[in-house]
Amino acid sequence: RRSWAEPYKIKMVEPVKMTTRKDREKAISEAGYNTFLLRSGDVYIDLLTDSGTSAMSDRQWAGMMLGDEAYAGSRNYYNLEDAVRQFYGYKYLVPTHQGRAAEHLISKIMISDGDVIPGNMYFTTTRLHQELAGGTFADVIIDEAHDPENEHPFKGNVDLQKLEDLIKKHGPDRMPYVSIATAVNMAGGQPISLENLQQVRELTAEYDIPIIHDMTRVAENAYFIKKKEPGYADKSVAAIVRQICDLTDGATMSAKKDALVNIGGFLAVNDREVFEEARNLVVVYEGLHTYGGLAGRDMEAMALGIEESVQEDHIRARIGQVQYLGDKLIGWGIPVVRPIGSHGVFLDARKILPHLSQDQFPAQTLAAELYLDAGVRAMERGVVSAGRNTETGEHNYPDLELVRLTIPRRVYTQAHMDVVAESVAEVFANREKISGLNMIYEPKYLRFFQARFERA
Ligand SMILES: CC1=C(O)/C(=C\N=C(/Cc2ccc(O)c(F)c2)C(=O)O)C(COP(=O)(O)O)=CN1
Repeated sequence: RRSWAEPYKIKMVEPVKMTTRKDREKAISEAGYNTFLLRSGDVYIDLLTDSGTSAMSDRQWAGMMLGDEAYAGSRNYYNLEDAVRQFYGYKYLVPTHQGRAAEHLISKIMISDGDVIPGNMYFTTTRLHQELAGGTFADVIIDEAHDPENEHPFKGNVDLQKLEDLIKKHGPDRMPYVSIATAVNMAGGQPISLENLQQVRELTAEYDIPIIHDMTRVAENAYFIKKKEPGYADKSVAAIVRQICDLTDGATMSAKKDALVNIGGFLAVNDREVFEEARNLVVVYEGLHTYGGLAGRDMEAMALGIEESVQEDHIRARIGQVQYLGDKLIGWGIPVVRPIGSHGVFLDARKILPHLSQDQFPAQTLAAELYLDAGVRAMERGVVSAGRNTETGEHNYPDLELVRLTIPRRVYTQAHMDVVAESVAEVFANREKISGLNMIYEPKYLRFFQARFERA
């Protein structure tokens, strides 16, 4: 039995358009060489993101029919609260329309001007909301995470020395919480080990500093612990997920990833006071505290998605498909982030286009070339995503200049993965001919979403 053969069969399909190279030349140029600005109708295989793009199950679609659209006290809210308590263990729930809304609330509540928030590598929306609340993000991830070829099995780990030095330098009073992401997105979907999380917990507990968990891909992280961390092979993914959450004080969740919904998120905390403040603030920004910007049906689908996300067969198939694509590209000698991560395969644009400096935007260029080849849409995760340094105004130049091939859950087949691999190989074979880009439009916030480029 192929270990990652899917534990489901397909009941409905959504036709996708096959485009010509000519169509794609026009489309990418009108999109300013930014894959975020392409129309989905011009995309054949959409690997831009795993966020909100997964397929729901028939149970989730049935749940949509059970939407209790009462303004206050919706039945679906209580079902979601039960699911969060049962599978994640957090006491109090504040639903939000998606993850960054939860980041906005927790940052506003816990961060004061001049605070420092250590975390295992930055994430764009997480860091921005910390900065908007007056804080500064400090990276405490292990050095190996910044090296695409280093095969450390838990590149999401925290460097405890870096963290302790930061605590000593700024003092615990300037540290509202430590932000821990599971399956670290910008490092290539790299997991943190339970051993390391326990050590982080012990260290922060000494100084009474809480841990806020970005649990967007916690089930995928749990699967890597089960497969790679000694002592967990016989534990269920669900049990490992609970163990991870129980080592933290609260969480922000983009349910659009692991929890298999198209929209949804939440803030979940154990501290009653933080909860009361969040529940009060949510009505200012999202909606009443029992719907937080979501329809009842969305909360029902989310509650069901949480339960499905921790099922062994589901997560094994999900990760197996990502590994399949990654192993194929490694076998063909294509430089990718190693080990293969949880939600996608990250092409090393710096190694694939060594003749382009980061000022010519190699990852942005590679994503555009990949789209041109066969209509596969990927996402830039390099200097454009890293943005500008708030002090100097200069580009942040990250070590990781990557193109993310992000696999939606339960959407694409192995044949699609083969097309993606063949298209990457085609672009790789012609890499010397690829020239760089100039940025011709740069928005103020999170520039990668809307920036426009032209060929240099
Ligand atoms: C680990 C984490 C995320 O991965 C995440 C989102 N992720 C996206 C969408 C996205 C977000 C920011 C970008 O720079 C980006 F280009 C893409 C993604 O594709 O990976 C959020 C925020 O959750 P929201 O999207 O529900 O608000 C919080 N935490």
